[in-house]
Amino acid sequence: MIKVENLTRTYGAYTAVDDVSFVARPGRVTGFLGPNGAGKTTTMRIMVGLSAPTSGSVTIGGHRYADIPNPGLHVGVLLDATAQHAGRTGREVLTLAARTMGLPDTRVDEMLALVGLTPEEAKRKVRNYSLGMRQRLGLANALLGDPQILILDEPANGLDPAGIRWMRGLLKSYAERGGTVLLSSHLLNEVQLIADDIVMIGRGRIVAQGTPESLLSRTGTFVRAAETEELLAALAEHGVAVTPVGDGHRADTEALVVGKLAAERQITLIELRPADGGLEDLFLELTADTQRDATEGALA
Ligand SMILES: Nc1ncnc2c1ncn2[C@@H]1O[C@H](COP(=O)(O)OP(=O)(O)OP(=O)(O)O)[C@@H](O)[C@H]1O
Repeated sequence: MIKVENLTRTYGAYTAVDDVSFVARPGRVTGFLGPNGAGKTTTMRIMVGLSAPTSGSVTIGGHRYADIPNPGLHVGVLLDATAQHAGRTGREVLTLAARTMGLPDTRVDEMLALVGLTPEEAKRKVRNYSLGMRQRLGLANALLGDPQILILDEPANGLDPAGIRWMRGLLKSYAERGGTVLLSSHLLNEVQLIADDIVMIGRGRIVAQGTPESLLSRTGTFVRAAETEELLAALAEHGVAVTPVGDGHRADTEALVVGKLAAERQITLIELRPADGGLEDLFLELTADTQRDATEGALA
């Protein structure tokens, strides 16, 4: 488990990370989601001891990262795929890391195969790698020591659609085997497809966290009934705010509440679903003052 407690990091007068607390649990993929400059990388750098917190703390499996002996065997880290030694080949990068961790060279071949880098590609210098290849190499490096915890900053960056799908499968099965995955992204769609838990950050502060379902319940419920007037009356009696949308209404509550009310009054529901926009609207709304660009419609 990764536990972040009241973490704050300031740079001069600027607060990059502001009293951030959350946990990433074993057996789950936790998506750390926020727009550019929200503080994701800063938080992750502090997690692995590359940067010091101004206040607060992070523990990984109950220990500070700096106190974990041979940390690569416990925590796999991919922070900046472009930071690998450009003059070494992919194989050399992994072989050096394996030897530092006391692992046999055979582990290198296993990892190259796992991330889909061919023997020929592994012989090329990293400076000639595409961004996607660097991400694959970074992931191989993170997985080398068979750690129980993975910390990955924007791991999908530079991967093609097939690569993104491949990585999703890899990380999901890693979590299903009991691993803890924390991955950051500024793309909601990417996180939504993989995360069991989502932590949303905007301008250094946590703006929402929970399962995708629990976050969705905050965005309201679209409902359409055969007996519209009866449904509106029932919702009004329960103090649920309602806005007309298209041929139905958006109720400011969970689908379960609307469904139960309708069942009690024997009202026939024709549609009951999360209100349009769902998580994307919530994300944009919650991080509105931190988005660089006015957003109209879909998030890229
Ligand atoms: N060493 C530093 N000195 C001054 N400001 C910094 C430093 N490192 C980060 N910051 C600032 O802290 C803020 C958070 O940056 P961070 O890299 O954590 O964001 P991010 O959420 O990872 O964004 P992105 O999605 O663009 O990678 C930014 O405004 C950044 O300019």
